[in-house]
Amino acid sequence: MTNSFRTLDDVDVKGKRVLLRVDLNVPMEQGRVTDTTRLERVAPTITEIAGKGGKAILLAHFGRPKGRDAKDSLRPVATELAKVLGRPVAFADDCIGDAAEKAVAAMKDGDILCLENTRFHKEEEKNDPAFVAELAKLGDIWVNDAFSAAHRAHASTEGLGHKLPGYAGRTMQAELEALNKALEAPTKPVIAIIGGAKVSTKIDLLENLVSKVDALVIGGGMANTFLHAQGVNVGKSLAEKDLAATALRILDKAKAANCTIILPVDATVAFHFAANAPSHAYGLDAIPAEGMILDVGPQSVERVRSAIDDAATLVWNGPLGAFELSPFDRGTVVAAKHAAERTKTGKLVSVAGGGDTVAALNQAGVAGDFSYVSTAGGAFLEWMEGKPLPGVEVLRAK
Ligand SMILES: Nc1ncnc2c1ncn2[C@@H]1O[C@H](COP(=O)(O)OP(=O)(O)OP(=O)(O)O)[C@@H](O)[C@H]1O
Ligand SMILES: O=C(O)[C@H](O)COP(=O)(O)O
Repeated sequence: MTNSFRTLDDVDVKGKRVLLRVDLNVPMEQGRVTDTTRLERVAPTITEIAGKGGKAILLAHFGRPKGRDAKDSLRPVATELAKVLGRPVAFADDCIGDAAEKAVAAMKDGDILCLENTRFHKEEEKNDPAFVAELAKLGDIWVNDAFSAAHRAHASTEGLGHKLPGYAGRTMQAELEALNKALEAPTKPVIAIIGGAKVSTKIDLLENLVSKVDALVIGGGMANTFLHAQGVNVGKSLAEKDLAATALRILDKAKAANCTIILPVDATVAFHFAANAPSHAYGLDAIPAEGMILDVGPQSVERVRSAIDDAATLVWNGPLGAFELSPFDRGTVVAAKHAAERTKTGKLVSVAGGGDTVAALNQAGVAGDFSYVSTAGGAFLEWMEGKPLPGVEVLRAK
C-alpha cells in the first residue's frame, strides 16, 4: 500500500523549502504540554530534512479555534518541540502573509521554523484555493507527516498536495505500515473501545465500525450521549443530546450486525469538573440532576475487563473518563493495565490511538506494552473503517 507513495527517499531536499505538515495537536494543561508523544513521533522526519540541508517549515493546527485565539497558539508547543529535537525551532506569528514570508526568507539550509496555527484562518478547514496558494508560496515541496490529521481534507493536510510535489514523511509511512501489519487480518473476536469527548466528529464512524468488530465498548462523553438516547438522565454530563437519533440508529445497526454493545451500567459522578472533586458511584436510574459523569462506575469497569478477556484483538480510541483528573482516570487505567497484561502474555493484539488516549496509556505506564500505539485517533478509526483518507490519497503517486 505504502509503495505507491513518493517518500523522502525520492527527493533531494538540500536547499529546498520543505513545507512539512505535522500534527502538533498535543494535550496541554495551563499552557504546558502534558504528553510529548506526537512531538517525538514527528522528530525523525524533521531531523532528517534539516540534516540533509532542507529548510523545514512546519505547518500544523492546534485545537479547534474560531479565528485567532491566543490560547490556541502553537508557540508553547514549538518551544517544547525544540526541547525534544535538541535544536532551535524559530516561530512565525502567522502561517501566511508578511510574518511567514519574512521568517521563511531568513532561513538557512538546515533551519527549522514553525508557523502559527493554520486554523487561525477559517480558510484552512474550507481547503480554500486562495489560502492554499498563499501557503504554497512558502515552499518548494510539501511533505505530509500528519497521519493523525489525514482524515481532514484541509488546506495544509490535502490542498497543498495539488499545488506542490508531495511526499510522505517517515511517521506517515511508519503508521500505515504498522497499522497494516497489526490489523490487516485481525484475529477474532475483535473488540473496540471508543470513548473520549469528540462525540459529533466520531459518532458516525461507529455506524460502520459495528459491522467490523464483534463487540464495542462505549465510554466517556460518547457513552453519555448513548445513555441519554436510551432515556437515562445524565445530569450535567458531557453529552451531545442532539445526536440521540444517531445513537439509536447505531444500536440498531449493531444488533443487525451481531455486534455486542457494552455501555456503562453505573457511573462515577462528581459535582465539579476538578481533580479530587468529591464523587460517588451511582446506578443509571439515580444520576443526580446537578451531577456530571466523569468516569465509568466500578461495575462497568469489571464489564470492560471481562470484554477484554473475551477478545483476541483490541482497538481503542478515547479514554473512558476524564482521565486527566484523578480519580476519574480509574476506568481508563484499569482497562489499560488489563489490556497490557493480556498483550504481554500473547493472548491479545492491542492497538490504541489518539492524542489523549496515548497520554492516558502513558499515565497508566503501559503504552510500551501495547502491540502498537498510533498517534492517530479519528484518522485511525476512519482507516479502520476502510475509508480513504484525503491526506493519504493525495500522496499516491500520479
Ligand atoms: N465523562 C467525561 N466527561 C468529560 N470529558 C471526558 C469524559 N470522558 C472522556 N473525556 C475527555 O475526552 C478527552 C479525549 O477525547 P478525544 O476524543 O479527543 O480522544 P483522543 O484520544 O485525543 O482522540 P483524537 O486524537 O481523535 O483527538 C479527554 O480530554 C477526556 O478528559
Ligand atoms: O487530534 C487529532 O485527532 C487530530 O489532530 C485532528 O484534530 P481534529 O479532530 O480537531 O481535526
